[in-house]
Amino acid sequence: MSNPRIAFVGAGNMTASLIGGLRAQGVAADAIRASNRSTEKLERLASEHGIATFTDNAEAVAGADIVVLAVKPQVMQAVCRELAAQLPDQTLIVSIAAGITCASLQRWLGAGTAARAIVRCMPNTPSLLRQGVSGLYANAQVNAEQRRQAEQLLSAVGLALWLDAEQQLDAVTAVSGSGPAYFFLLLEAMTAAGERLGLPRETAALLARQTALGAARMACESALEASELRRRVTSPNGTTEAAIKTFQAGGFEPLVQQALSAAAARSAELAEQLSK
Ligand SMILES: NC(=O)C1=CN([C@@H]2O[C@H](COP(=O)(O)OP(=O)(O)OC[C@H]3O[C@@H](n4cnc5c(N)ncnc54)[C@H](O)[C@@H]3O)[C@@H](O)[C@H]2O)C=CC1
Ligand SMILES: O=C(O)[C@@H]1CCC=N1
Repeated sequence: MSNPRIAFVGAGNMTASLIGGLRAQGVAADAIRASNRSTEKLERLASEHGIATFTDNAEAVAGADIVVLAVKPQVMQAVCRELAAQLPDQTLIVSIAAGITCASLQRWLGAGTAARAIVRCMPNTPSLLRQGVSGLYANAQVNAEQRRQAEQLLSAVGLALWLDAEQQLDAVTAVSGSGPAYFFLLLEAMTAAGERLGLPRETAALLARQTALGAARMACESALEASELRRRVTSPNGTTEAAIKTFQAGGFEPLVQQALSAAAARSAELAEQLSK
């Protein structure tokens, strides 16, 4: 099956990013469907991408080869139980929800049926620009063709990296799932600092944004480690050193470690709380 029919359940930020990326990649509009509880987001998706949309999840998933579960973790159980009887055994289930395990999905979707083929993944919002990155984990029921399809789905919007252990998704969530927000926070802080140092707000924002873009491209395109790229900006006793020393005196690296540990712990905690 070279052109699988894909249904998205939940049409929020991530679905919009993924569908935008798939369409930009040339995936046909009639291969994509989406459902959502409310109509506003569906209308936007239908007008931007020409896809069929539904307020009834069961209607959206009818005939789909791949069902992407993209609702918030807290409503996943209800959505799965609602769809359990509608999904044939061979449907590939792709869940993008933070902290919902394959075992929970299987239990909610599978009552009385054969074990489901489930790919759990953690993408991120730059998928909208096809600059996303995702970690993917496949359970034992996922066959080679389905693995290829899941990889094709996620690699249409960025890099797709397979994981050996489901638990690693907590770390992926902490690094790259939530990661765009950390860079936006840094941009906000640098813009505010530039403004306080006397720049017009728009100028400060532009300087910060373009610097982030340039630095990210250097990090991606250079063969050098980030530490070496940093060293090359940092003249002995110069301006960068003054800033870096200030970051480090404030505990920057341990703070980053603490922040990412909190994200990973929250992902594991969601898995525990929502598995009931
Ligand atoms: N936002 C992000 O950066 C990332 C989010 N995720 C995961 O993606 C999932 C979706 O997140 P977002 O798109 O940010 O959330 P969102 O809140 O923007 O979208 C969820 C959508 O689901 C709809 N919905 C709620 N109940 C429903 C139901 N019973 N049936 C159908 N639709 C229903 C809501 O109306 C909403 O439009 C979450 O599980 C989150 O953990 C994963 C990676 C990154
Ligand atoms: O904040 C969250 O829970 C979701 C998962 C990764 C990014 N956003």
